[in-house]
Amino acid sequence: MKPTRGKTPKKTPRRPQQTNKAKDPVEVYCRLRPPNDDQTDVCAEVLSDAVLLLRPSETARVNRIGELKETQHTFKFVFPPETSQKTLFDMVALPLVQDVIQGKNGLLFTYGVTGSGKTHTVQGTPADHGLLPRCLDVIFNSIGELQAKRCVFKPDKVNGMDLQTEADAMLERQRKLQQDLLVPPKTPTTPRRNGGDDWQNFPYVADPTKVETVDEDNAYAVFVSFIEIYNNYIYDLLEESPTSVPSTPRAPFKFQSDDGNGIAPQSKILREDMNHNMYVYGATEVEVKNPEEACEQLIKGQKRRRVAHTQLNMASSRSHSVFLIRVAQAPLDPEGEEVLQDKSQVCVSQLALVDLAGSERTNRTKNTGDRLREASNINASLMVLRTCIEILRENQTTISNRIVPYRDSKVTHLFKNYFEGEGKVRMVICVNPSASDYEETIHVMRFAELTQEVEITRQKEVRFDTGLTPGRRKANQMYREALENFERGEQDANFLLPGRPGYSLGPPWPCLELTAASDSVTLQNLIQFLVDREACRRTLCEDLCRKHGVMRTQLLDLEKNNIFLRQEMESLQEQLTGKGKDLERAKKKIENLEYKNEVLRRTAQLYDEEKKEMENELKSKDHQISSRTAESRRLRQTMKAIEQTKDAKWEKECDRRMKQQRLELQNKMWVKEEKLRQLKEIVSKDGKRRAKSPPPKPTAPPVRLNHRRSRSASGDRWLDHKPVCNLDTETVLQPQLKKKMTVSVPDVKNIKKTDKYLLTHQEEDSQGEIETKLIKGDVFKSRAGGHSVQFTDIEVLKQEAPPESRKRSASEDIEEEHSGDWTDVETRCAIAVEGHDRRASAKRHKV
Ligand SMILES: Nc1ncnc2c1ncn2[C@@H]1O[C@H](COP(=O)(O)OP(=O)(O)OP(=O)(O)O)[C@@H](O)[C@H]1O
Repeated sequence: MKPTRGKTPKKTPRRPQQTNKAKDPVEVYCRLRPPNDDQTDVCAEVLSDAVLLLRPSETARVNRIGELKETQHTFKFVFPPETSQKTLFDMVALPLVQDVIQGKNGLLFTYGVTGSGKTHTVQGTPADHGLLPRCLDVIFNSIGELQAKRCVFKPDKVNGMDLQTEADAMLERQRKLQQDLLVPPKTPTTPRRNGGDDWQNFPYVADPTKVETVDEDNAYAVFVSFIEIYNNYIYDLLEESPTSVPSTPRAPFKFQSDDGNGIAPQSKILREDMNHNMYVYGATEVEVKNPEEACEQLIKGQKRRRVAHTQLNMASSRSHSVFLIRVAQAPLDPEGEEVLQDKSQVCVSQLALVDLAGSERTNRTKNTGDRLREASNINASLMVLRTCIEILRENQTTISNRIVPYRDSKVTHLFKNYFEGEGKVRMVICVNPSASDYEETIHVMRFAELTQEVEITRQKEVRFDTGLTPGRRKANQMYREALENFERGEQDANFLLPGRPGYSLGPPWPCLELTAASDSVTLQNLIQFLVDREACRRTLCEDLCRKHGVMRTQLLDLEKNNIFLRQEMESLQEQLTGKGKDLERAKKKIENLEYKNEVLRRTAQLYDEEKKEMENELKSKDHQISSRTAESRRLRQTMKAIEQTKDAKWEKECDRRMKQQRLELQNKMWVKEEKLRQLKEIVSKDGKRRAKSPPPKPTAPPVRLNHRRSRSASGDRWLDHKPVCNLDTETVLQPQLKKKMTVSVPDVKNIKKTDKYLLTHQEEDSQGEIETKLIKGDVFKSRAGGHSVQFTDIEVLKQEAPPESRKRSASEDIEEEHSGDWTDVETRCAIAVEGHDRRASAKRHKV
């Protein structure tokens, strides 16, 4: 069974590392082209070296598009219409050329509305070259003499550069020459744009500028490639036309190749090299040795580039073109003769000149068919560029880390590395001042201003650390000149540089011509000459051996010295690094300590403040305590005084009560004694009366029986409630209860066990007589489960001395009693059930 293949893991996007490297903003220049004619209504004006003024056109006003007031746009520099190509080049492209020679990358692109002069700016005219030919001029002016032999540097097809010896390079050159000779000469093609032939035939005026800061101990080589991005497909403009390549499905249409055959171009793909740089895989790279050769390639590619006639431009670019100049450099060997064969020492820098196709509105161009499709692809790719710039800016100015959609378009994908900090980026905004372009120009301005805010990490200058002596090339040249002079006999061998062979086998060959077979003189001379030469050769060999020995010894000494110095340097370097680290650590420690010190100082300050606050609080609390102590002392004294007053009052009250009780008791005693006395009197009187008269006939039954039997004689159980304070009146009218339970203080249990209730209540009347009330009631079970007493009857028993005037009946007494004391008795009865004892005794006291 076939094993199932796992899904290819998704590549995590590389994020640019946050470094502290210096950054430069993208420099944006603005070039205003001259109007088409004097009658053209213009909407743009140069206000100053850096400010461009845009005035809204009438159509914009009508359509209400863009700002409806004048707007000013600031750039690094604004070039007025009369600016020459040379001025523009010196300010915009020359620094990029200097960079590329010093091993740094650069990207220059033109941007603008269709017909605004982008191609004119990049290429120029045969009479007045644009930025691109001038870049090539300056590069070759600067490194022309320092170039390595052709084929010494050899592209490795994966965006890197291989090296080969001069001998191998010569062999390769010969191979190529042979191949070229085998290919039949091509038929010249019709020039398609910018008149390729015009360029070739026009007297060439090279830009004379030369970069001075070139490392002469390096050997250089220049490679060019030219591609176009058409409908988001990449095509190689320098590719040799294949004779039998089938049309690719991707190729949108066949274009006229330079050999006149209608052959479909093969689209290329983008790849990432080992250093994560994007490159067009399989794009032709041509090594050029002078500006003419480079321009030849430019013209060749330009002829193939897709251009078309539109309403707005006679020859409008229908694709984005990218001209890549790659400068390879590597150090010379110690003798300054050949390139050092060390691939790791090769530095390749790249200058990309991009002529973007112009943004265009279809309602203005009136394009249809292919042109319309091209226009929409152009606009889409420009839109991606804008989006990338916007997101880049957003990522740089805010904390957001959005993914920049470089891959959405081939243009942005190809130059992704530039925006991520692999080179300098410059942009030239081309502006057509024509008022009809206003609406699109205003969008271009906004994009340009946005681009200026994007920052690119500054690239470091490349320095080769070969350890070789500088000035090798010059020394070698001097040596060669000296050698030539010596060989010409104009200079003596002492002038030769040390370490270089300066031997000669003697004077040139004499004229030795054998005139006859017997010419022994000539032979003799020849033998002598050869012997001399042999002797000379031997001397030179010996000298050479000696010198070799000396040299070897010197070299060994030097090497030893060198090794020793190197070791010493390394140890010093280590020490230095260690010291540096120590210093760094100490610095950090000091910073930490300072910080801690500061923290402690602040803490101490806080504590001090807190301490002061607490002291204040303590003081106020002390004050409060002392005032409270004083207050409590005062209160205690007051309380004491009150207690004393109360005690005195209570003492007085007690005395008064005691007196009162004593008085009461005395009264009672007196009453009893009086009663006793009266009873004695009655008894003694009765004794006397019984003796004299017959006993009286009973006229009526005794009141007592009638009254008592009615209720008490039943079988009910009675609760006889007699408070302890009750006095035994010893009256004959006492209730007779068969079943009774006598209590001084009734409780619920007692009440539960009985059916009837009787309260015997005694009071002292105004005459000091004891009045006994018998209050009767029925005991009921309450609904709530308790017991209640319902009072049903009150009997009042009153003792008094028999009145002199009239004898009152008991019923009259009761009535009288009822009328006067009823309320009081009722209240008392109520209390009797719940807690008679206390209230009753209190009442008694009150009485
Ligand atoms: N600065 C200038 N001086 C003189 N002529 C100019 C200038 N700029 C542009 N032109 C002329 O304007 C015309 C259009 O220019 P060009 O083809 O360079 O525009 P473009 O922006 O490349 O257009 P497209 O995007 O359609 O390719 C050309 O004839 C060119 O010669």
